[in-house]
Amino acid sequence: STGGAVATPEDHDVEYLTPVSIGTPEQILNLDIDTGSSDLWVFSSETSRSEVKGQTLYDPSNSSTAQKLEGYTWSISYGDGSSSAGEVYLDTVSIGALTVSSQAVEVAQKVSSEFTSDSNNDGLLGLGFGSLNTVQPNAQKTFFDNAMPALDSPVFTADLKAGIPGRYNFGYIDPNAYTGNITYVSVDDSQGFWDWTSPGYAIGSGSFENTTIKGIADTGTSLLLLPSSVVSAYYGKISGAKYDSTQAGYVLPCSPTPPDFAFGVGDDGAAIVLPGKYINYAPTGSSGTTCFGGIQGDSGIGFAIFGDVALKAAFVVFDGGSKTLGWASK
Ligand SMILES: CC(C)C[C@H](NC(=O)C[C@H](O)[C@H](CC1CCCCC1)NC(=O)CC[C@H](O)[C@H](Cc1ccccc1)NC(=O)OC(C)(C)C)C(=O)O
Repeated sequence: STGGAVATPEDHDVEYLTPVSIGTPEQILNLDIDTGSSDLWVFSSETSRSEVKGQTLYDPSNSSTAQKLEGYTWSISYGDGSSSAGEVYLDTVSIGALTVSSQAVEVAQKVSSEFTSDSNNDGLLGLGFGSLNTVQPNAQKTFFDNAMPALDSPVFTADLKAGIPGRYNFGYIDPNAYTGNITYVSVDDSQGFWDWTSPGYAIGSGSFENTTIKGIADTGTSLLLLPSSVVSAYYGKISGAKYDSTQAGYVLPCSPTPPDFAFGVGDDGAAIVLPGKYINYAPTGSSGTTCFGGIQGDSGIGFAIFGDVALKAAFVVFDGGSKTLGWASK
């Protein structure tokens, strides 16, 4: 089997939302597919009313296929400090033509203010490794883990785009979605992430800098978070760029367009090139002359994060069979 659905960007590509159908008859929610976590949780009829502002709610009592996992709970907190918690049902979940009949659907009873204010986001669908799932007393499998045995090929692909809808596909690699070759690299799943190592980077037309950058491919993180040495080398090339402590990040003049940024993939010279305009993440004020940088530091995290700013320049294969990542330009 195969499946897939569109991934529609919210403002500034801060996140991408994908329609997912849950239950019988189907209830369609727009979820943030997140390779940086492994819980499928949704706003629901059980979410406290004061914490719901516009989200679509999954109501298990309206689904003939919902089964409550009595005594099961979940509680999660993310890198940005947001959190949610609740109870667990099993129900039918589909992404396009791909259906998992008995998927753990974690219903939120409470969500933090960041989720309440993100009115188009009805929940998350985690595609990290199973070790990250927070359900107690027994961890639950991700949608991909449940679907994998039936997939034509044990893969899903991320084809996120700048400012326009892209796609997540399951079970196949669309040859029309990328250019050139796909370069596969090994993944270290010991921390539950799609964790890989880039051999280095290049700035604009400059020479390639060999320096290992170990980091995760994370569709749920908006920016590209890199070691401070790389970040200061990049912004050091841009007059007027500086670290702005009030914004808690590097800012730069929105024009002229900043230099491209390339990160290496594999050991035979392949690279993904981010057009400089991706580094103008968003204007910081009303004037529109200063932009918040799409590349920021990873200090305090312990690894780099190849988030949406990086992923939207690539076609990425998440291979659950060989536990590798495939990177291609597009
Ligand atoms: C629970 C663990 C097992 C796994 C857990 N994983 C993560 O925290 C990484 C994961 O990818 C999480 C998943 C996100 C949680 C918050 C909602 C959106 C998804 N990523 C994160 O926690 C990283 C947070 C994102 O980068 C936010 C997301 C966002 C979206 C919309 C509006 C505002 C903010 N962007 C964001 O802050 O963008 C700015 C900087 C431009 C404002 C961890 O490592 O702790």
